[in-house]
Amino acid sequence: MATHDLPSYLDPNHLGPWGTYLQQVDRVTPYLGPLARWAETLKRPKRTLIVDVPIELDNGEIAHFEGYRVQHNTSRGPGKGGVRFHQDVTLAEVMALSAWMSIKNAAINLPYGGAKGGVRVDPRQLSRGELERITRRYTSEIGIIIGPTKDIPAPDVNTNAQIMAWMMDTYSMNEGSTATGVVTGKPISLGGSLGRTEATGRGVFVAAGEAALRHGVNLRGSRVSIQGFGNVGSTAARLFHEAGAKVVAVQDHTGSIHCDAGIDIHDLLSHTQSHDGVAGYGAADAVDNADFWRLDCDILVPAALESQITAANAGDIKARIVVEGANGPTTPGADDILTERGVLIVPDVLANAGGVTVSYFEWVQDFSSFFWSEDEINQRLERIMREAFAAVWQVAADNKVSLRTAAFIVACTRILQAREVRGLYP
Ligand SMILES: NC(=O)C1=CN([C@@H]2O[C@H](COP(=O)(O)OP(=O)(O)OC[C@H]3O[C@@H](n4cnc5c(N)ncnc54)[C@H](OP(=O)(O)O)[C@@H]3O)[C@@H](O)[C@H]2O)C=CC1
Ligand SMILES: O=C(O)CCC(=O)C(=O)O
Repeated sequence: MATHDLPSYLDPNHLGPWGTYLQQVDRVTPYLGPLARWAETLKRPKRTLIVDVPIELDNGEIAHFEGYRVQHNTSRGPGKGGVRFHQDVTLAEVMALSAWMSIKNAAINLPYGGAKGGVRVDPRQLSRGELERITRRYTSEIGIIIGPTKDIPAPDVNTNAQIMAWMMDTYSMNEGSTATGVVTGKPISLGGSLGRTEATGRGVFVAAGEAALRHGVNLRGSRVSIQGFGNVGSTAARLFHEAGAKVVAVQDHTGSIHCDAGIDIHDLLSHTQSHDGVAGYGAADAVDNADFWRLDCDILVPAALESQITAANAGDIKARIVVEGANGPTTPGADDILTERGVLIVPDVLANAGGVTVSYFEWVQDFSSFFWSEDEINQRLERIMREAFAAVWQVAADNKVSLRTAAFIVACTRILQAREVRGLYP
């Protein structure tokens, strides 16, 4: 397996996720009052680590992969954010994802800063043994900056509870004591929290309900399109389906499917368990990936990767509400086009905050060695999501800005107040 080509962020013409994030900060700065003098802090990650991850492949070859851990801001608490395994991951992408974690954790008022990690590898090309070796080597390499009170990784794209278990075990072996609090999203047998796997999708569903209520859309009977049928997209799809909404279209890496009468999500889940993805599902029509964005729906949930809704397809979108399950799915240009057309966008830093919220519950449970019931977790999660949504909605109304700028006003104010009161060490 060859090491991958140079990442596209080295091309100065490429407006990637980090460029998107910088524009979002520029848009909020006029609303920060005297705190604006600290705004440059938000444009620089506090700590950036690039690591070489060499492993021996099953065929005896030695392969090298590039890994990253970025701690964007720790003014309000330890770094917190997931780890992504993907062939296209770049340092600039992880910088943006870590920055969105700072904003998200502050917007929802969790006592964390923001961090994110990644390894530039296609996990589908690896055996289970190779995946474990990459995970363990990566964890050892970033072990110098993570820890239960320093920076706490969690799952993201192509990582899951098993990978968190290997990370926890490697960190603990290196430290010489069991440290369950070093990662969240662990298996339940290892101090994981009930409800964490579904938490992000559940939070997306709750945020969609709050938006629908305020934007004149009746969730029951509404038509929903979802891009991404992984952890976030499939859970959200199931909850929409169970609440009486019609999931009319789903897209994943294998293709796009559409059924005007609504897709039976339980049936689709059975299909994806025995196939590569949604492609080939018999009870819906295959549609072209580009046409997915033009399909008629009330609510659109991008739940795959960044920069999927761009100036090129934003004009075609029929939805009245976009609920960002993914991080950074909408470019600033697309944001403007949708907003001008009256489409309500529930931004990622609010809509997908359910995952890190239950990660926080897991971290608290691990520290106290006292575990809550799934009902308690879901109730607390739903309350936090609803209260955060209402607070951001109010700030948007008061300042006549989008929900994204409002979420950034709430978050950046909290982060920069903490920075200011802590002061700078001379
Ligand atoms: N997991 C979590 O708790 C959280 C995740 N998020 C964000 O949600 C998004 C999805 O994450 P998650 O569900 O965990 O990841 P998964 O790896 O579980 O799923 C990713 C999904 O996206 C699909 N996908 C990937 N590339 C494309 C593409 N080019 N076109 C269409 N679909 C594509 C994948 O399809 P296929 O399987 O066919 O490759 C898969 O269905 C990410 O942006 C992540 O950062 C945000 C908050 C928390
Ligand atoms: O659960 C966590 O700590 C982080 C989840 C995450 O990576 C995200 O919200 O994007």
